[in-house]
Amino acid sequence: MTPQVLVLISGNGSNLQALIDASRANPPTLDASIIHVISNKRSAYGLKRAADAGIPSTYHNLLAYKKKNPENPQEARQAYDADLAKLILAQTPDLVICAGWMHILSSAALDPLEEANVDIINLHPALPGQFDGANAIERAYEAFQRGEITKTGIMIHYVITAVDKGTPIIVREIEMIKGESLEDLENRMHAVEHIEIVNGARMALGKREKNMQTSEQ
Ligand SMILES: Nc1nc2c(c(=O)[nH]1)N[C@@H](CN(C=O)c1ccc(C(=O)N[C@@H](CCC(=O)O)C(=O)O)cc1)CN2
Ligand SMILES: NCC(=O)N[C@@H]1O[C@H](COP(=O)([O-])[O-])[C@@H](O)[C@H]1O
Repeated sequence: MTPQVLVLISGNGSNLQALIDASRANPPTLDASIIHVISNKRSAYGLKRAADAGIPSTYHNLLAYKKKNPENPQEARQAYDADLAKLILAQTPDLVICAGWMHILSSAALDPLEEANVDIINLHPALPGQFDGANAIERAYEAFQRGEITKTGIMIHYVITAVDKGTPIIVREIEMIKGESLEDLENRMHAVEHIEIVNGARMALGKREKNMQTSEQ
């Protein structure tokens, strides 16, 4: 059966589009079916990309949880994450890909996925341990201007509760260019992302298949 992939997004969805295009190429460069997209932002353009591709999507709204429990935002976030895991597992994916998903996932989201043996990977626009967290490209750009670094990169990694600390699957270094604008650096990095997110998905699915065959022996 063709592996089923669920993608988490928050914005433009250009990496989601790369996954859709790879899975629908003739012949496919990614042997998988993108079965569902979940966004934490109603305005995410990636939701339109999913609709245009005929892929079902869900807008999972954190604000509703915070309004229901204004006294305890931490509890609200836990409930949000627990329901996110239920939304994901209801689609029975083989792999979940964070493609610009801009929420830190707590154990309330990750533990049910682990228990269900569903792998989750993330695309992060920095080298391991370099600029963990949000706004990594801008932070790398500023560090380069200060003469602190000469290169940045992108990685595809497994997701654990420690943000951007999961085992890397792919790491690609990207040289920085003196005088280059932030926008030009971002464009160069996105071009690399669109290639490596497909390669990372393929590698994660391949590893999963191998592990399942080994456990069946
Ligand atoms: N538990 C994990 N959750 C997530 C990981 C991870 O490795 N472990 N990767 C991230 C993606 N990401 C970087 O790659 C990242 C995204 C967002 C943030 C962040 O600080 N988000 C803020 C809210 C930002 C917003 O809503 O605009 C937050 O969650 O409070 C850090 C890292 C996906 N999640
Ligand atoms: N920390 C996670 C993070 O910063 N992810 C970044 O969000 C962008 C999503 O673009 P897209 O919505 O066009 O795919 C990508 O640049 C990705 O590396």
